[in-house]
Amino acid sequence: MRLDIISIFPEYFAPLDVSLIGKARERGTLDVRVHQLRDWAHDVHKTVDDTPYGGGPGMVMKPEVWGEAIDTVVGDGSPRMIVPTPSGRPFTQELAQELADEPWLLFACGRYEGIDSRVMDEYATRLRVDEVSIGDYVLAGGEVAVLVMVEAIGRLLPGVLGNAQSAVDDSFAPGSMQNLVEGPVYTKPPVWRGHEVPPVLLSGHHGNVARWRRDQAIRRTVRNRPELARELDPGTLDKHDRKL
Ligand SMILES: NCc1ccc(-c2ccccc2)nc1
Repeated sequence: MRLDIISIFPEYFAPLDVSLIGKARERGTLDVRVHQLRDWAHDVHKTVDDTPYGGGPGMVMKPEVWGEAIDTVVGDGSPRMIVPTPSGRPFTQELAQELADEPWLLFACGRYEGIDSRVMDEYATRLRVDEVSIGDYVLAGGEVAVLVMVEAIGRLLPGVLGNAQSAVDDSFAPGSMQNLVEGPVYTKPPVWRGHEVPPVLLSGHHGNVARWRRDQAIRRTVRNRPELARELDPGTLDKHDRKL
């Protein structure tokens, strides 16, 4: 997969040189290219923003600069364009999987009050353009959201996760734990500062372990994510105290 990222803060993406993503880049599984938007601003100050039409606070990113940048990066290709915004469609595990199947993604990182809307309109005429939100809070720009999405997408690519960490058991991946949050996890020692590991996990009885883990995941989902718990099959909750 090829990933292009355009931003006025390319240094935000240094973390993509390390860990899972860094190794995937070394292996050639991922081809990540980060671009400095200001390279396409031609005035002496390399201006990328201006005051908003209609008035109001803050600044808006100029369409001309973004147009030249995206034209250069895209050429005659057709990447899927992702624009992180507070007002976008929710980023979910399902969307992460959908994007992990794409051969080429282009992330446009806005700053200030955002990118002139005509940029998304212009490229929607020839590319798939998605405005995507990673949550209902406002950041100072799209860069951190891109880091979140690249990690969630990258770990789903073949060969990125070692055998030890399978994405299959993810709480939101298809399967028996789908739509449940993760339950508690434990490792050695069996007793730590008087806290014992739940005995079932030391029993070696895989069926009981699986049932206990699902039960714990359901309890935690009901407690922490009631909106997810309401979506679970009624049978899932029949033996769990809905109020917990
Ligand atoms: N969904 C989180 C999110 C994503 C992007 C932005 C953002 C803020 C300023 C300018 C451009 C994008 N804020 C929040």
